[in-house]
Amino acid sequence: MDTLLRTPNKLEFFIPQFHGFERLSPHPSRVKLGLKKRSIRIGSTSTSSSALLDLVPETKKENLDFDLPLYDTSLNKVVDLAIVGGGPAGLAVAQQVSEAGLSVCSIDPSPKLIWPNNYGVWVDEFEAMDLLDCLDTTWSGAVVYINDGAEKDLSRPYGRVNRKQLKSKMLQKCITNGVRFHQAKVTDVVHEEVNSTVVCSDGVEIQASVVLDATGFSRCLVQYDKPYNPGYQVAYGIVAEVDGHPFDVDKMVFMDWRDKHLDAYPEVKERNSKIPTFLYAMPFSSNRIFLEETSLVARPGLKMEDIQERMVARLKHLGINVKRIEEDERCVIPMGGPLPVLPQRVVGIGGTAGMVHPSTGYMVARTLAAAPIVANAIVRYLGSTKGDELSAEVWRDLWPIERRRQREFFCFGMDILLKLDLDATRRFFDAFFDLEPRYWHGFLSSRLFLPDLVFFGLSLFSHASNTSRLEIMTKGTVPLAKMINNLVKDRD
Ligand SMILES: CC(C)=CCC/C(C)=C/C=C/C(C)=C/C=C/C(C)=C/C=C/C=C(C)/C=C/C=C(C)/C=C/C=C(\C)CCC=C(C)C
Repeated sequence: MDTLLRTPNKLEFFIPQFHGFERLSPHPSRVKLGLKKRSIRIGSTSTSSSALLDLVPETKKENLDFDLPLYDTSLNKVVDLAIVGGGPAGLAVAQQVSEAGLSVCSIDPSPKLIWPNNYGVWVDEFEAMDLLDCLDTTWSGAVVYINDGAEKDLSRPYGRVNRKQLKSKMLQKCITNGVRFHQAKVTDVVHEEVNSTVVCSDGVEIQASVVLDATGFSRCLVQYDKPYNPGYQVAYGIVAEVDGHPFDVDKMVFMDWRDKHLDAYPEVKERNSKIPTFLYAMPFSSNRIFLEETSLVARPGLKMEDIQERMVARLKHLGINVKRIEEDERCVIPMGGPLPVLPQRVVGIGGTAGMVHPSTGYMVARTLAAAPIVANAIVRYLGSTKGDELSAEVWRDLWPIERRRQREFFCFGMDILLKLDLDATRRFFDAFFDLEPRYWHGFLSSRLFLPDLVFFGLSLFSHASNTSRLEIMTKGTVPLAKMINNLVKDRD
């Protein structure tokens, strides 16, 4: 992770390791903005929001206390695998490929830095990967507020990822397996028939049989050949010490679509009714809570100031008085859009490989689950093939036809979400969370494939109110035709 000055007033942007390390694209990934105190006005009415943002602390960069074995540049050794980006995806692959006895070099500008951002996952997803010890808080269920007086209890346990523990665990395993680390950015990659050379910002060149791009949305090595037109999830969040809050500490708040807090601010209310935001909250105790105002998906993405404005009004309405902010985060997540060129010489995983769930913006669990697929493919094919052929095999395993079809459906879902205003969104999620758990769990955790997704779609349709059905039909016809067209074109 590296610091990058971009904006005229020299605000410090730095890209989370998990998502990237190179130059920010015009639409960066989950980008965290360092200390910035900004006065927010709600509509024409000034509020105490500037006071809230004044509580944002200086950004702390916390490093793990590890002695990382470094790649010896003097040896000029060709490694089996060079991984660019030391986020969860990169480290998970590093760990698993090195376990099989292959030589791995992990390249990242800040290899010891603890990943920023508060990631939430469904507990069953982490349980399936034997990662329960990497959750620091769990809730027995979640709640969705559709509107005042209409809420859904979701009896599916949820957890917050313990970033420090997850990274420590992975780094420890990498070290034990002999992974070497090189602290730098990557600026280029040059391919020859058999090997590739990764060029680093410090002038070091590392030769490898396979290069894996795990840099998130910066997409610096993986190539795309279609226009990039994603939707954007935008969120502003704080971990805060508060006087109190109205939420049950046994449940996380998955989505709160209520908008009473905007009654006094007609302008903001009007904007919210067209492109709505919801509150996502993880209450750790009665006086410590993570609060994140989130735009699920919009194109173009909502402005961060707009989101903060809505959040401040919401907290005020909920009577949440923030005493101290431990950390804040600003997230911009591209969703959907085209897949990278398949196949291509550099292999990818995570955001760079199109693995964000296009309908939800979630990625951590899906990426971690894909790491063994990529690792196994590299280990399996390295003995028998090389160069372009080897990379093609890895891409095939990462994006088999059924996963590509699944993603098409998720993009279809995103295209509908993009067109829903607040009322339609409420009706849509009212039906969605009434589905049988296997459907909504499976949809959110990418466990449903095309045949099941058709039944899922029909079931959603049958649970929807008449108004919502009409909305799905009118707003979904063009995206449905687009999906069918893409499915027909993409046949293996
Ligand atoms: C970084 C951090 C920390 C953060 C970030 C931010 C946040 C907080 C975020 C959050 C998020 C969330 C919570 C999300 C969630 C999401 C969801 C729930 C989603 C869902 C979605 C769904 C969908 C899209 C669905 C779809 C469906 C459909 C498309 C259907 C259709 C149907 C029809 C058309 C009928 C017929 C059918 C057939 C196809 C057959």
